[in-house]
Amino acid sequence: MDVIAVKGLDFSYGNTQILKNINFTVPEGRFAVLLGPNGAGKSTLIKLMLGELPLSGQTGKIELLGQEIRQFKDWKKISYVSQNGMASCQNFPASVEEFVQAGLYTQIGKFRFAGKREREQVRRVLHQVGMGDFAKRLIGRLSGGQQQRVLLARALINAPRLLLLDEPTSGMDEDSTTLFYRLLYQINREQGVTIWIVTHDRKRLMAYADDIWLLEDEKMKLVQPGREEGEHGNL
Ligand SMILES: Nc1ncnc2c1ncn2[C@@H]1O[C@H](COP(=O)(O)OP(=O)(O)OP(=O)(O)O)[C@@H](O)[C@H]1O
Repeated sequence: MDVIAVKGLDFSYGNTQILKNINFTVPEGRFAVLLGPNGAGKSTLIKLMLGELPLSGQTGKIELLGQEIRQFKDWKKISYVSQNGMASCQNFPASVEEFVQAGLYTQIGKFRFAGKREREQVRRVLHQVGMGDFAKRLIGRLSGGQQQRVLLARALINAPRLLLLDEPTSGMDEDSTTLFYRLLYQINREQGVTIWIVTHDRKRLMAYADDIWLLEDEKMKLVQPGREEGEHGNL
């Protein structure tokens, strides 16, 4: 099954065309990377996939998990990690576990407190991203790399089938970046979560990616078609 299917997609901001007849698919379980020069439209494409920008008229279509995005309702199955996603939360007086738990609110309802099961889910995802010991820390007191791992934990709390990431390691040092990519790879290979990541970091992500796409001059090209299991070497 294709988790993402984009067919004949055009998009313009006013009179400026950004995307022209974009076609691509991402089958379930792939680790797919999107490269492209600054201003090529990579973030725009992600916003369209998240329904944050309207698709108007006859502009092609986007399907997620086999459903046209205009009718899509399964948003809990899609998670998103943005670049410096906690920049606006630096003075937010929430602990790491409270922040991750907030990702569950759609599930537990506004007026229900998290019970044992929900707290266990939070503990599990924090442990998974190596932030188990930081549960009680204020999110504003973490390093940039730690904050992005907490965002990743929150993105995982509802067990998504697709994880969209927009330059999630920007500003991180080498070690934090490598750790972050390894986590993504683990999530992809062990839990089967499909990954679609926008990045400029082609060199390092090549080792993890199945498919590498390039968005350039309004068009999408597959520059490294899918590799098979066992071709990734030692990560
Ligand atoms: N809301 C907007 N209104 C008008 N133009 C916009 C808007 N958002 C982005 N653009 C323009 O659309 C083009 C594509 O932007 P986008 O952010 O999607 O590119 P990108 O490939 O993600 O770039 P980068 O690698 O620099 O993040 C750019 O020329 C940008 O200036």
